[in-house]
Amino acid sequence: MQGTDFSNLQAVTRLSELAGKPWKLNVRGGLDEERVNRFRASGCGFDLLFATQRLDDRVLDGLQDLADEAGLVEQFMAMKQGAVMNRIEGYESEERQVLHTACRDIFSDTPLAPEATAQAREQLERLRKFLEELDRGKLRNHRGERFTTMVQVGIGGSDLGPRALCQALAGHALPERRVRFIANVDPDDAASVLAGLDLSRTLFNVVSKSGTTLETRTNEALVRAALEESGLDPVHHLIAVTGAGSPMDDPKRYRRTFHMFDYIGGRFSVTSMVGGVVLGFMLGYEGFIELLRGANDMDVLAEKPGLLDNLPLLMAMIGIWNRNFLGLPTLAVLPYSQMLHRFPAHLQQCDMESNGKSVTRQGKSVRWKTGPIVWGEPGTNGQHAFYQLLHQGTEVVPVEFIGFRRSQYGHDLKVEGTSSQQKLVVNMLAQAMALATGQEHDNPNKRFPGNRPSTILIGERLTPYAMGALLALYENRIAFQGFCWNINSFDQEGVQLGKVLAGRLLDCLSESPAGAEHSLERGLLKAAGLL
Ligand SMILES: O=P(O)(O)OC[C@H]1O[C@](O)(CO)[C@@H](O)[C@@H]1O
Repeated sequence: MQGTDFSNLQAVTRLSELAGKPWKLNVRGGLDEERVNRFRASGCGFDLLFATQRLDDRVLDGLQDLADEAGLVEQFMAMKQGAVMNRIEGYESEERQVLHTACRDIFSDTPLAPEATAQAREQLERLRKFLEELDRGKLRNHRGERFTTMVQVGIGGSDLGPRALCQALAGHALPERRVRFIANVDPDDAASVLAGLDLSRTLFNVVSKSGTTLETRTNEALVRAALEESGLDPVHHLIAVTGAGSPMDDPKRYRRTFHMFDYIGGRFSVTSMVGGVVLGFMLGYEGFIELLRGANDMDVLAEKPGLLDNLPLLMAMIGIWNRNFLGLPTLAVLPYSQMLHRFPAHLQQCDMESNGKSVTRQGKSVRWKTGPIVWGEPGTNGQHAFYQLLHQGTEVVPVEFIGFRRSQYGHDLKVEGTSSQQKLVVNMLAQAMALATGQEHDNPNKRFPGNRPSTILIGERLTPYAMGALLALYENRIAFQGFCWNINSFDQEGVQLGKVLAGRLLDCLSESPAGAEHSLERGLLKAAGLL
């Protein structure tokens, strides 16, 4: 039932009983061929193998009941149709629709949120024209040369997703197009990126939904200064993506301005112009549309009521089984794809900023666990780093493996009878098996306890379509979990206090009159040797 506290749902009681004796993977018959074939689901080019989770048919039925009772698909449909999902009843809150899905609901004549999709189409048309001007050489630098580089300046949702996806799809980049990113207010970030560039052939894409973010404002000023120092006019090199009406929404200061809207949260904004401009520059317009097609197909899949037909819902419910019923506090997302090496960082924001909450949508304290701590690095690199703890440490860490049967570049060689891609994928499967089955040994130090849960998500090849589908799979999984926990996944009040306190410390350093009143801050600055 929508808006019901998690702990009051009947399915929760039933699942809690089942959690007393979860499926054992590390015993005879705990994991066999029949189980591998039975616990699997597919959609949008991905197969999800979850035989290596600690669940059986009764748990799966219980999770389906939970999804039904909490009305998760109904809530998802309400979100897609423009309900005001970003709110806390009875308290001041953002009171916004949540319509990132409208940005990719562009393939149908009857989109679910027609006004938002019309706005998305308008922005896409602006993007198409802009990219055409770049392709045809209508939009050039002052010497009449083509732009070869785009640097995105932004942070958080205006950086992580676009950066992760650009890196993931580098093998699909148009020739002579490269992209870079500046995010951190650390001046070394901008300095190191700018040092390697021919500024005269670079466009800077300044991205900030609010148009007020300290890091982005500061880095924009650094970029403008660098352009001026090189004798270049910043207006010819800067473009902007910002919320309509934000302080940055000033076409006189930028060569081109694109808009996003208040119903798109920063961490869910990759498929808006926040990711569209830089991804379109890199992949070309059609490449970006393919990415939107993959995301939209996954959004449509997420409308299906049955867990086994709906990958995002299935992953959400497996996550809830591990988090709330087996009591596991973290989640490792381990892509066996070097191209996805920044994807876990994007998921950290998307998941933890969304579901790192402890009040319900009615403003009451939750009495159940919400979002897990999400982390991860690509395999096989991680195997030579932190997997020791995954296999033999005292914490059990559920894992989501992500892999592809074929590499993106297709440059590979058979060494000792197998290709690098085969070695990569085989290692992923081996890890899932080792975590599940473990190993007995006379020597306790060589014993593997096993019974450690994981899922394997495997696709054919990391294309723009697959990347769009993968992105939406995770976005929707996160939204489903938030609905189930009855929290508002779409605001981020927890980031505000640090910003206010940093502002006070800066008041002290800039010797603004307000700084004199902040004695704790002054004391801290002195102790840190900054004042
Ligand atoms: O796009 P903006 O408004 O610059 O915000 C950047 C990021 O800052 C945050 O508000 C957190 O500080 C994120 O939610 C957001 O993605």
